[in-house]
Amino acid sequence: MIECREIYKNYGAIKVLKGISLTIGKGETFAIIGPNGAGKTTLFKVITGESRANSGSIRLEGEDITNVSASARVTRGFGRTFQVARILAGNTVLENLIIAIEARQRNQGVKPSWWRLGPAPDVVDEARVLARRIAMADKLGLSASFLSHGDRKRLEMGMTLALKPRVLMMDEPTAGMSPSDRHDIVNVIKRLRDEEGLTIMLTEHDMDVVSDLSDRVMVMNYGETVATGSMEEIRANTAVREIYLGEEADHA
Ligand SMILES: Nc1ncnc2c1ncn2[C@@H]1O[C@H](COP(=O)(O)OP(=O)(O)OP(=O)(O)O)[C@@H](O)[C@H]1O
Repeated sequence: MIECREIYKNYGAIKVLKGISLTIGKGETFAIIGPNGAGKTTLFKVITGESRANSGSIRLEGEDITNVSASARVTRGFGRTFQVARILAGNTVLENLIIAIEARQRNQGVKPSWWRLGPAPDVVDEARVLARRIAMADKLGLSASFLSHGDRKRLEMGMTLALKPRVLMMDEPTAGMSPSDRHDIVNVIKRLRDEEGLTIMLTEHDMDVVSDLSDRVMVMNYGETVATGSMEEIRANTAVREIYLGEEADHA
C-alpha cells in the first residue's frame, strides 16, 4: 500500500532522516516509535506531503507520489490527525463534522446549492452517523471549545474520516490523554479499522497503545531505522532494549 525507499531529509546542516525505507501492507497497522527527536514526525510529514524529502521515493499502491502535493495526496486517500487536534473551536461538534464532509464534497467537485442556507439534509445525516462512529452522538450540540482533550482528538478523527481516507495517519493519537480517554480512543481506532479495512500508520510514545493496536512496529533513533517487526520481536531486540534502557537510565 505504502512504500518508502531511502528517504533522506535535512534541515539545513542537520540530517534528520538518513535513508529510511519501509513498506506498509493494505489493512496493516504500522507504528513508528523511538526517542524524542528520532525523526518520527518528520518522516510522517514527508509521507503526508507536508514536507519534502531531499531524496528517496514514496509510492501509494504502486503510484509514485514523491512529488505530489499534500492536498493531492488527500484526494488519493491520505487522512491525517495531528499531535494537537485541529478542530474549529468556535463551532459545535455537528458543525465541525459538517464542515469536513462539505470539504470532501467540494474536493470531489460537488457544488454547494446557492439557494439553500445551511447544510444539505444528507450532509447532516452523514455527520450524525459519523458522530455515532466516534462515540460523540451525545455531544453534537456542544461547542468544540468546551470539549475535553480526548474528545477533541476524537472529533478530529471524525473530521479526518469524513474525507473517506484509505490510509489514516495519526501523529501521537493518545498524547496528553487520561488513561480512560486513551482506552476509549484505542477502541474507536480498532473498531474503525476493522469496519473500514483502513491502513493505519501512527507514531506513539505509549507502549501499551502501540502493543494493543499495531501489527508491526518500526523503531527509529537519530534518523535511522533500528529495527522493524512484531511487538514481540521489537521487545526482544537488543539494540532496541539498549535505546530504551538508556533512556530510562537518563531519566533516573
Ligand atoms: N522545521 C524544522 N527545522 C529544523 N529542525 C527541525 C525541524 N523539525 C524538526 N527538526 C529537528 O529534527 C529532529 C527530529 O524531529 P522530529 O520532530 O521529527 O522528531 P520526533 O521523533 O517526532 O520527536 P518527538 O517524539 O519529540 O515528537 C529534531 O532534532 C528536531 O529538532
